[in-house]
Amino acid sequence: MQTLPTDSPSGQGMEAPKQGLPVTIITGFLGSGKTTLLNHILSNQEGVKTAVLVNEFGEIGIDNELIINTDDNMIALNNGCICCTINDDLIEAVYKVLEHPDKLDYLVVETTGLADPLPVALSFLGTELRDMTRLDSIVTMVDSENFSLDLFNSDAASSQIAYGDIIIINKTDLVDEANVDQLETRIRDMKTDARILRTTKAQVPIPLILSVGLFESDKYFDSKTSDHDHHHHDHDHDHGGDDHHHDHDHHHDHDHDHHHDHDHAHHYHSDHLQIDGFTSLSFESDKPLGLRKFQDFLDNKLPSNVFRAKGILWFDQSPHRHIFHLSGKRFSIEDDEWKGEPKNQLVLIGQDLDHDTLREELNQCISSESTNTGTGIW
Ligand SMILES: Nc1nc2c(ncn2[C@@H]2O[C@H](COP(=O)(O)OP(=O)(O)OP(=O)(O)O)[C@@H](O)[C@H]2O)c(=O)[nH]1
Repeated sequence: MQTLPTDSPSGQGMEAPKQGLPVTIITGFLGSGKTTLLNHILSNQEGVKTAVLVNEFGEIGIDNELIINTDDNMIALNNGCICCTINDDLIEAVYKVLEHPDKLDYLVVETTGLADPLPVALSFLGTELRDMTRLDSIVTMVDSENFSLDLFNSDAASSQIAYGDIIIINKTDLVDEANVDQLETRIRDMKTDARILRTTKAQVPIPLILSVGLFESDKYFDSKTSDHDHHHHDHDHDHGGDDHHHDHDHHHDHDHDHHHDHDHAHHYHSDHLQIDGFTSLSFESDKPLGLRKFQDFLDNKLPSNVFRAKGILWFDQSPHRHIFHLSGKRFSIEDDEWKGEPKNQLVLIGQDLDHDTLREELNQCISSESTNTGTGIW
């Protein structure tokens, strides 16, 4: 097995090697930059064979198209939230990674923007996976332009901060430095001991985020009830120092507790999407969209409760494949090249969406020069 960088600021290189496949969980709210970070990692992890597990909320896996090619080391877990409905799939997918014929050195798990990272972490710690993996850290991406817990009223968003070992304040190019300072203070209030970093386009030095040994499983099992209920866990050590390595085998003494805790977490969170009112709409069409019609949809019809959208779009007046992103009020459309047959794939995510109206409006965006209408899957 190839070794990972040992010169990280954590001082991990000074310590005895830990066992099991190292795992980093990337979390963060919708559109905060998780896939951007993943691509940055995959492009810069030289000599380290990294497997990625990607979980998406919605029937169409747009991320499959957006993540850079990694020699088929990617497993997508679509249509559900990793933290509630597809925990068994997660475990199965990790087995696939562990049994991969090319020995893989590192596993990065990208959760949906609506996932609470704790149940995901507990899938590694509270199941048989604990003997074969080592949870290295939970990395939380924060969108500095859109971050607001009040706005989303989302348990998942606050959990993501509460359980982040490393919190990356991303998209700093879109806001004033004073606002970033304010945001950092707010995050620091919520989570006193995280390593907080600032980035644009998730450009962070890899040794600061991978193989850092910042996750401490014993914290979760020692004070699990209060942590979980209050979305808060106190670490009492200094992450800046060299002594934050904990024995990750501690939890072997508490098998019974783990299973209990895992179940508890699972049930507690199983309905969080409903509580937060988030739903997703998936739209596909093998006919092009009218560019003007789609522009009109974005400018005049798209309701503000659609918080996130992403898709691969085909316009009648363009030979290009277009990558579309919307986060909050901001959208972007980038040109790319078609690799296969052109088609449209779009996912909209938001709170309390009027699916029927949105479906109708998207269908009306299909170019009138096309004879057939598109198919909406809802
Ligand atoms: N201006 C700016 N845009 C960014 C930055 N980081 C990411 N983006 C853009 O923000 C959009 C969302 O980024 P993603 O990486 O797809 O976000 P995500 O967290 O994976 O999104 P979901 O998983 O769908 O919730 C894309 O259009 C990115 O190009 C940044 O630092 N600055």
